[in-house]
Amino acid sequence: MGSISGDSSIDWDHDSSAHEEKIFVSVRLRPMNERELGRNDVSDWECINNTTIIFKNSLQERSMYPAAYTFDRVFGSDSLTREVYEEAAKKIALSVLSGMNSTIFAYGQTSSGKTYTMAGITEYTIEDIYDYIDNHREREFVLKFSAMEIYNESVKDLLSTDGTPLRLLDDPERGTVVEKLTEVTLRDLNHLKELLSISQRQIGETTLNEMSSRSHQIQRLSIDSEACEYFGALNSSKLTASVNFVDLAGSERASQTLSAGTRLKEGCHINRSLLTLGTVIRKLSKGRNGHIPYRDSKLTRILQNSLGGNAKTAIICTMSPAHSHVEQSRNTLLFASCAKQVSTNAQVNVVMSEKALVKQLQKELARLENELRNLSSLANSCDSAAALKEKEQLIEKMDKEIRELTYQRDQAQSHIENMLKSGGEYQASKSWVDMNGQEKGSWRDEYPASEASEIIDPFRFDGASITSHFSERYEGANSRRIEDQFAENSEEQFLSDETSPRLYIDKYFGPDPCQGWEKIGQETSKSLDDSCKEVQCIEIDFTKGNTVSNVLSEQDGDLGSGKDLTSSDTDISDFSAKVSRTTTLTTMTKSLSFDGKKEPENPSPIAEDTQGKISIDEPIMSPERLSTEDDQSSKTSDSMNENDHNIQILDKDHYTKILDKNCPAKKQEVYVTELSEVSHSESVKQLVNDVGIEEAKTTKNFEKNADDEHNKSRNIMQSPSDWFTEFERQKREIVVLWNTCNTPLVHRTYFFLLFKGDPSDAVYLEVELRRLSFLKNTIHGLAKDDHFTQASSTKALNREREMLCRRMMKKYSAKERESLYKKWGIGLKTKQRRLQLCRKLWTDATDMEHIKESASIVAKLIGFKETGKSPKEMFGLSVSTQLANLSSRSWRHSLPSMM
Ligand SMILES: Nc1ncnc2c1ncn2[C@@H]1O[C@H](COP(=O)(O)OP(=O)(O)OP(=O)(O)O)[C@@H](O)[C@H]1O
Repeated sequence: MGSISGDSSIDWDHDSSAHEEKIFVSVRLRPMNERELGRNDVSDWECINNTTIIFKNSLQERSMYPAAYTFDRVFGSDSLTREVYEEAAKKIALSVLSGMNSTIFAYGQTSSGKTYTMAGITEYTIEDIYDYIDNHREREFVLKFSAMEIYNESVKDLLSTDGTPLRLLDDPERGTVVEKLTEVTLRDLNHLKELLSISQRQIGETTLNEMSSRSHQIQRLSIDSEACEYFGALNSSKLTASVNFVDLAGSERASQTLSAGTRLKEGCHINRSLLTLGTVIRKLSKGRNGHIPYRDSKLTRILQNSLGGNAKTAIICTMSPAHSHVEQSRNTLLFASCAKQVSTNAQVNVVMSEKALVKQLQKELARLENELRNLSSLANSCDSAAALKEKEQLIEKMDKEIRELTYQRDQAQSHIENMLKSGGEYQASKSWVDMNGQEKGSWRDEYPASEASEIIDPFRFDGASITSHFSERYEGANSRRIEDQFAENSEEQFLSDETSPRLYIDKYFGPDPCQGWEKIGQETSKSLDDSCKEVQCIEIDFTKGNTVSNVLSEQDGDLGSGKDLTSSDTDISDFSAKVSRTTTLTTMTKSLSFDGKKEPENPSPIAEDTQGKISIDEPIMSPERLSTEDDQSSKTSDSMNENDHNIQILDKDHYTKILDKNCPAKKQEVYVTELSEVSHSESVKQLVNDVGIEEAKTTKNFEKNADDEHNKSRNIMQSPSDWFTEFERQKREIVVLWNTCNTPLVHRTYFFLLFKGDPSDAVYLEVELRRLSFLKNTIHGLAKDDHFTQASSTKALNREREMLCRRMMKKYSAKERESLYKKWGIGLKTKQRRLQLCRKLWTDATDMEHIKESASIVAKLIGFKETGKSPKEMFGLSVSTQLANLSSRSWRHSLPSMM
């Protein structure tokens, strides 16, 4: 038994589109039967290959008819029915399993072997079908069998004992339907075989066939299949199709069959139906144009779907090779040839079962619900998209704000850096003129941190705090490193470096008058950081030689050699002269002799030597000298105790006396004229131009304020008699600024004691006033930042007061302290009386008596008096250095006021 060649032959994907294909036509020759052999009939036909059959006898006949016929397959007399099945029927027959209708015809003359062949093909097919079903348990198959015959143009149900002819009905979908045809659902193969055995049609004995079929028999096996539920719903649709096994009655010649009566009648019907079939085939072979006589016979009407319809069709034409049947054989071959031209359009018949329909509807519902959810999700995503867009806009807005704030921060930082740079240029000129008049680069670039201290100017003290503050906040590590190293090293250098100006002080002025101060600095190095720095930065640039005198030397050209002050002993006097000259130039009031001659009658503390240089005869306006020269000086300090006699403030009369004494009116006029010339000299102008517009801008406020003050001062000081008034005004202003700037008390005391009313003090006043004005402006600019002044300087001040407090016990006796407590309104029994006192020092800038007493106390506490030197003497050179350290820039700042 053959088997279906796997699933390859079955396409479960239900391509329902029609596939046009030709009817498969094959020819089978039966062997010569005994009767034929007995009359020595010859075989006219021979299958020369699988597709070609030739007529091989009479030459005459050969000339009238085709000698060879080609079909899809030809089978010789020795062929087996299985072979015919396998090669000419199986594929088409088993199409029923894939939902396509199919029909296997057996066409041929009577006794040619139609029934013989079809019986075998039906058997093989049903066996293969059941074999296939057995191998495909995933689907459920329902097989139904029906059988009918068309006998004398009547349709009879072969499975019914009732011989009532069946009507043919026309169904719009199914075509011609045999009404009430018995259709038996098969249990199994044997059941089918049983039915096949009983569904026998009318037979009759003819001269050609003892069991001649006198009717057309149609056995129909219908197969419905669908996928089993437990295998899922992949193939939930139901396939329904049927395979028709059609065993036609044999065409016959009445003469040959010698039929008469019933047989003749049967023969007539047979022939008529076969004629119609032939006509249908012929017409179909020529195309579908014109009328197709399906309805001319019940056979063609029932088999309409198989004749050019939607069923796969195979026609097996059987023929006897005997020469005696040559005419019938030719007719068969003619029919076969026509049938070979007919096409059918088979298609898969898919029937939706209710269950499948429900399933499909459920599936469709699920799909629609899914789409609905997708739409809902899409709608939600739209909401999300809107929210996302909103957030993106917010982020963009925030980014914009960040950029704006960053810009503002950078601007602020740039502003601060400019301020610091400006301050730094006051500390150390960005571009200064060296001893040879050559411009040098930035001190930050030129000098390592250890050397940087050498070029720090008087502004270094407070400027250092500011710089440190902002370096910490805004500048990079390198800047902090430099600042920190500077802060750490500078004091140490100041105290121990052999280049310290103190060495020169020792050399030229005897024992270091700052020993006490140095000692204090060593003892309270931490608490006095700020104080030490201030003093340090005053003195430290002394060694640099980058002094105002040098600058003046370069500008003036006739004031000194410009040599390094450390080079020779004579240089110090030269330096001092320059200091005096500088002072004079600045204040325009100093009594000097510019004619190169001494004026013995008016011994001045500053005189020009024989080489035209100016030397210092004695310390300028030392307190001792002041006190001996003018008793009024001591009288002005009546509020001080006896140890404070050297802390005196000169009054106007005292100043006037000194000025008149040292600087006659004529000399003053000469000097003013010379000053004017100097101020307008080309070198000075060039120096002014060197300032640059941008640099001028960065210090615009400072310049404006300072210059305003200076102009005011200059105007007032056009008359020497007004100098003292201006001096006092500036001094009071400085005192107020000290408070504003939280200047360390030591610094205040030092400078306050420095101001003695000598005209040379004017330069100190100016320096300090400018410095404070700068600091005030700077602090004012920083006040909005983080209350720098309160946060930083106030703390330093408190530390300084605590330091001073600790020295109270050592410097003041119990009696003296008690006296101070009473004077300062501090209860004798209150706690921390010393600290209370120190906290009151320098607090009332409007009360000059308070200031004087504060200065006196601080001076005593830090040992100013113990050196035996006056503060001015002690710091005279330092202050000169302070002037000297006025960078070209700071010097230039003073120029506009002189031009
Ligand atoms: N290929 C064959 N090999 C051997 N015997 C065959 C072959 N074909 C037919 N026969 C025999 O020939 C005889 C006639 O065959 P069969 O009845 O099948 O012819 P038929 O075409 O059906 O005739 P009818 O149209 O009259 O019914 C049978 O005895 C059958 O066994």
